Order: sequence, then C-alpha cells, then structure tokens
Amino acid sequence: TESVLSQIAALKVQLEEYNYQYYVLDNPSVPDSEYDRVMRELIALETQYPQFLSADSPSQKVGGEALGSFSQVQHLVPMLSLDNAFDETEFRSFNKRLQDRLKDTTTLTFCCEPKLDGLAVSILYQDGVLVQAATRGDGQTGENITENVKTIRNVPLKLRGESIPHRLEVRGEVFMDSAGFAKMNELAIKNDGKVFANPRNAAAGSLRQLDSKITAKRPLMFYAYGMGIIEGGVVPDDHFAQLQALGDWGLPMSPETKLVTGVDDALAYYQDIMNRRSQLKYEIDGVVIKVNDKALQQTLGFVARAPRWAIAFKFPAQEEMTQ
Ligand SMILES: Cc1ccc(Cn2cc(C(N)=O)ccc2=O)c(C)c1
Repeated sequence: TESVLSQIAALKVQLEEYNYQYYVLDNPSVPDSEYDRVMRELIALETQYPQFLSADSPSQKVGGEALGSFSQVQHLVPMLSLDNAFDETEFRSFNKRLQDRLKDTTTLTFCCEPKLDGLAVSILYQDGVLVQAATRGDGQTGENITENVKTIRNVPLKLRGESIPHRLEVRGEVFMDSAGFAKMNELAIKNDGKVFANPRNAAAGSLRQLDSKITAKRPLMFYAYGMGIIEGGVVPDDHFAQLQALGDWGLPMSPETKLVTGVDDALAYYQDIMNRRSQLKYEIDGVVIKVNDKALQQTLGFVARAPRWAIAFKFPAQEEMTQ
C-alpha cells in the first residue's frame, strides 16, 4: 500500500497546483472536467483507504459535523474598521493629514484595491495548514467559523511554496460573486427556500451556518487583503509585496489590486474602478487606499479603532434598483 500512499500524495499536489493556477493565477492549465476527474480519483482512493485521508486534502471541502454553537476567538492583532472618505475633497484632506503627521510632503506610494461588499475574516495557517478561521466580530473577539471557511472553494487548506511563516494569519473578505448570488436565489425561489436581499447578506448568512455542509453548497469566495499575526518567517516590508507573497503561497486576491504614486493617481484609480463597477463580477462599495510602506504605517499608527494610514474611499449610494 506504499504505492497507494504515494499515489494519493501525488494527486493532492496535482489538485493544489490546479487550484493555484485557477484561483490565484486565473490561468487554469486543465479544463474543469479534467480537474473533476482527478478529484474523483483522489476521493475514490481516500474512500477505499481512509487511513490515508488527511484533513488538509483538497477533497475536504464538503463540510463536516454540524456544531451546536460557535466558540469565540480573540484577535491578538485587532481587526479594525476603516475611516471613510466620500468625495475628492475628503480624500485629499486624508492625504494632507498624512503629510502633516509625517512632516514630509514627498509623494506617497499607495496600494489600492476594490472594497468588496462581504465580510472580513481572519484565517490562521500553522506550518502552512489551515487551523482556524474567525469572523471580525467587534474587532477583538470573533466567532470561530473554521469548518465553514474550509468549504470556500478558493481558500487553500494547505499553503504552497517555500519560506512560509510558522504561524501566518491571513485577513481578507468572504463574499458571494454576483453570478453565484443570482443562481442561489433562483434556486431558493424554486425550493421555497430563503431568498437573500443582497450578496453581502447571503455571504453573512452562509458563513453563520452551524452546519458546514450547508455552507459548502453556497458559492462563497475569498480574497486576501493583508496579514495579522506573523511568526517564524520573513515577510516583505511593504504592503503590495506582502500581498504578492500571499499569492505565491496560494491565496487568491483581487486582480484589481494596484500600486499608485501620489494622490492624483489614487483618485484616477478610484474613478477607473467606479467607471467599471457594473462590469466587476462582485459587488463593491468603494476602494481601499493604503500607504504602501509598512514603516510609514507604523509611524502613522491608528486613531481610536481605525488606522491613520488607510481610508475607505466610498462611492455615492447607487440609486435604488427598481424591481
Ligand atoms: C466540474 C468542475 C470542476 C472544477 C471547477 C472549477 N475549478 C477548475 C479548476 C481547473 N480547471 O483547474 C481548478 C479548481 C476549480 O475549482 C468547476 C467550475 C467545475
């Protein structure tokens, strides 16, 4: 049975690589049918030889036993909210505040990304294996939703690549893309199930299921946007490079993430994303603009519960959809 063990190991590596190409590089090397065939082969062997089934296998995305309740998780690095800017003037005064505090008017480099309309979650990887996931909660204490997050298609159960920190907390947004949301509501109407008002509520409702087998059937996605705890490893000292490291380790993020230089280019980014908002595959309510340099973030720190070094630059409210 040595050969069965190595056969299973090879299939797991192959599927993890397919997931990376499909979800992170957005460039699959095989058709979905081939991915499905290899997955079925793995599941058949794991069923026939359960002694070789491991929790971090790519087949383990179907959910487990239902819980009675959610336990709590303490966020050692608080998960904070963001200050808002609603127009160009407010965004420019954000930039002015930065330069005043840094006593420096050199042009700042900003890391920009769309602000997805989902839920912030924290995912902890221990030696590259997903061991815990939690909601933001009040920023200090969240709910343990590990089993539910494991079922999200593009969340890797095991990281890939080298020099992965011994303990790595990944932060990002769980959301439902517009196509998945429409399909799920269509199904709900047919089966007299619960219809959700919008993708954000649908994602929240799906993550709060005590039965992860229900969550596994919901079209949830995850995009990483930062790190929390980092222990026993070397990570880059600017935000954009940290995001690239997360991508190398197999974590998906918005392909719209971009580095810009100066306040005018940040405004151009905001305008560009707003112009393309209706073409994006998921709902957003603005963009997030962060000072890219980690040392400057440290210097700028936080005010109350929000960082001084980042702002959520929101779009005007969309006119109500007419039914
Ligand atoms: C039947 C089936 C299997 C897989 C997928 C999506 N997908 C494809 C790949 C791939 N092509 O490398 C990798 C992972 C994955 O989740 C769909 C939509 C349908």
